[in-house]
Amino acid sequence: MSTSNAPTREPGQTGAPTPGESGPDAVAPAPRAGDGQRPAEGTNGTAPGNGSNGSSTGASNGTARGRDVVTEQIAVEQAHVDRVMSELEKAGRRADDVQAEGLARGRIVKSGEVGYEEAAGLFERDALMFHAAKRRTALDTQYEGLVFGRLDIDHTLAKATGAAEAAPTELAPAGSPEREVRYIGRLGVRDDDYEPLVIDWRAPAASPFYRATPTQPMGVLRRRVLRSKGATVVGVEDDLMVPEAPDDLVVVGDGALMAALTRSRGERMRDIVATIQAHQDEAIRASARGVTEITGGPGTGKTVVALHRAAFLLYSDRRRFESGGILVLGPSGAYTAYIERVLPSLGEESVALRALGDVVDVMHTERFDEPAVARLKGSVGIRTLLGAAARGRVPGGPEQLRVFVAGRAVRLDARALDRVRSQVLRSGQRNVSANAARSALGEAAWAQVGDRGDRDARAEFVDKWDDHRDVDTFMTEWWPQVDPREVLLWLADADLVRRHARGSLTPEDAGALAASFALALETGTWSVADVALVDDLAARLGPVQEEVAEERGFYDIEELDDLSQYGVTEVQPVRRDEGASVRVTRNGDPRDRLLAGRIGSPDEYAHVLVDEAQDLSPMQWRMVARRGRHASWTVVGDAAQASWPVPAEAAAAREEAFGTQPRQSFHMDTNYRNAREIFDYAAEIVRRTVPDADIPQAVRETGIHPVEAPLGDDPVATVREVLAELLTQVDGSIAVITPRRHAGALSVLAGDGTGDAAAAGGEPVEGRVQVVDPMSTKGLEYDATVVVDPDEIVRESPGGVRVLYVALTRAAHRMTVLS
Ligand SMILES: Nc1ncnc2c1ncn2[C@@H]1O[C@H](COP(=O)(O)OP(=O)(O)OP(=O)(O)O)[C@@H](O)[C@H]1O
Repeated sequence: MSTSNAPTREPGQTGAPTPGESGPDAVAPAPRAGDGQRPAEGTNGTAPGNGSNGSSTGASNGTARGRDVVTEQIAVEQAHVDRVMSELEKAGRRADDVQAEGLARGRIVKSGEVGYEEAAGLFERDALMFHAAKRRTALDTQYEGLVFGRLDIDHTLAKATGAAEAAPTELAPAGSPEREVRYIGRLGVRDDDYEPLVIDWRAPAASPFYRATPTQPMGVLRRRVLRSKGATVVGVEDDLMVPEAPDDLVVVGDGALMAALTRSRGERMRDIVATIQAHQDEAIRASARGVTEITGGPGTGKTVVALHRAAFLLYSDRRRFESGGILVLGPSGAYTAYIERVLPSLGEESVALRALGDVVDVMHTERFDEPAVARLKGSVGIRTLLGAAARGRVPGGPEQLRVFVAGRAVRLDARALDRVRSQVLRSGQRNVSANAARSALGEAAWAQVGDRGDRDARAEFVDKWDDHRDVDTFMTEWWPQVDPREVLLWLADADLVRRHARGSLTPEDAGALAASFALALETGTWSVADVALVDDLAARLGPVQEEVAEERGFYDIEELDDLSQYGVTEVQPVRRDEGASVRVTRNGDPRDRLLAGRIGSPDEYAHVLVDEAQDLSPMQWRMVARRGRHASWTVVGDAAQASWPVPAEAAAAREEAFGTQPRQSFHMDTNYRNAREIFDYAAEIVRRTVPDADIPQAVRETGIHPVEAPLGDDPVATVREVLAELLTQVDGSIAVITPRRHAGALSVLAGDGTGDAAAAGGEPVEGRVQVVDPMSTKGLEYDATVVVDPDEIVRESPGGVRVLYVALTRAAHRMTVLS
């Protein structure tokens, strides 16, 4: 039995047991020093066993003896961490030597060139250690401890409880071969004898750390979470998996999960590798095949679980996922900035993070259209317009061809040219069909001027046609390489939109669309919805043939020079700054900003992870599908938070993206983010409009209810006053979530709190106050929020009350709603 009077807890008390196992987690121990949450923020929930266990003392208010025991236990763990660090250092030096030697040999072999073959020939262990050593510094200095977990295992227990039976009466004594200690960390480390010092959290041997429960202990007696700053252990938190701890095992702490949840939120999401819950672990380690769907309400850990899943996939099949690539797609740049540290903290750097406004290379935008326009652009109905524009005439291009070839006068009018264009585009993409178009035009010309049966004359005509300079000149204007973004800009012309839409749009909608493209031309910025349209057009037009265009341009100039010797008075050079060939970028010009860079073929990935999937429009699903044609998928979402208003149409596009791949789904039903008081407030509001919303159970109770107050006549003064108080109440980030109507005025408040107290975990939060629109808060969270003018948020948002629901579920600890 535990001989210590250190704080002890009942078996399996994790702070937040898996729902359904020990009931929802109405667990809220008192905040503890170093948790970052100020004592005034105190939680008032009761932990099962915390207090019900007569011997419990609690680490923060424990006796001197209790503190001694914690200190002793920390020292024990520190000794192991020190050993790991010194092993890594040794390995690092050794790996550097081997690498240097390998490179040197490579140089000799490759006569002057740096070759990596020798380095790649490191035998496996050294290669592993090499990478481990390289990653160590980053993991150790930037994140929370390389080694974060320890399992004390009794293999007799594992054998006896294979069928979930009660623990055997006799546990193996300390030091017996049945007993094993396993350390779990962000990566695996072995000693000189190849014995594991730390097991990578993703390895099968680490799985009991996440899966063991008192009813299925999987051989685990005690699970311990180590809390560290860099390489220094600063705390331990234990969970006991058997009714009573063996004599040699001390059990301390209040539960790692609660400690993690009550901490302040910084600017970046943290990994949860030390406190992954069993139901989350199932989703993380689920098969890589097919489509994995993760659903659940706000704050249920869907995003963080999906990111750990990405790290797990890289670990389990590195060859496939590192070379094939993993794409993580989120709603906004703010979101990608928020999550960008999670994967590196798990030792993974090779994942592509993109926001919906950044999916097409060279386009980067955060601007949203008005809801009505966004809806037009997101719906597949827009494809009629895009198809017609992609197949249509190039505005400003020649309307007839007049040319003298092989002694014959050719004259093709607009209708003849249209016929040829349609015929060619029926079987090929525009940008790769210039040669086919020229030949088809030659056929049409011959049909007009030649004798059908005269094969020789035809051959001569075709020969001349193929080399004819006037035909060259005509082709550059009639069939230029077309950048998909230019096609979209053609649509700033409302008449053209109406003509191409062929009744698929009302005149008002056509006008609104054209106006949105005119706005792009005026501001030099695309909207997020435009990106999917450009991608659709790019697929229709085919890749711009840059090299060919440049080469031809070069010859064009030579030939034009030549021509001038023959008395040609006027030449029409290719418009180089507008055409697809050499683009001159003048930063000040909005049009040039819109067309900067060159769009290539879409990158394809082996795995695509889509977060906030409920927000993707059908056109965005099609865009993402082009990147995942051979991919497996992880798709994360919550319908009740949707901003896309026509879910059925999006569902169809999404099904098309997934094809017939097998599906598996996981549902998360515990809210780890919001204090229960805050979440109840939000849930009550969403239920009124969305009765079938997926409502999770909030795990933490604080006793602090959201505050409602009037916005008043001077919103800036009101919000400033609220902020002044919140800045003293929470340590981390604060967001003022405002509809557009007040955004301009309130923006003066952004950055307040600069240089203020550091957020917990020692992370400074630069300018703690952000002023954000509701859509940009998707996927994010803050210590506190001020939600401004909720009615207006509902009115202005494409998703109405669902977007308000997003705004109301961003705060971890405190929320003020100003109506
Ligand atoms: N096992 C865990 N241990 C510690 N923290 C956790 C755990 N699971 C989730 N969290 C925390 O809960 C918060 C919410 O997680 P996350 O943002 O992934 O939720 P979500 O379901 O994607 O939310 P939303 O749908 O509202 O965007 C984060 O701070 C996350 O770190």
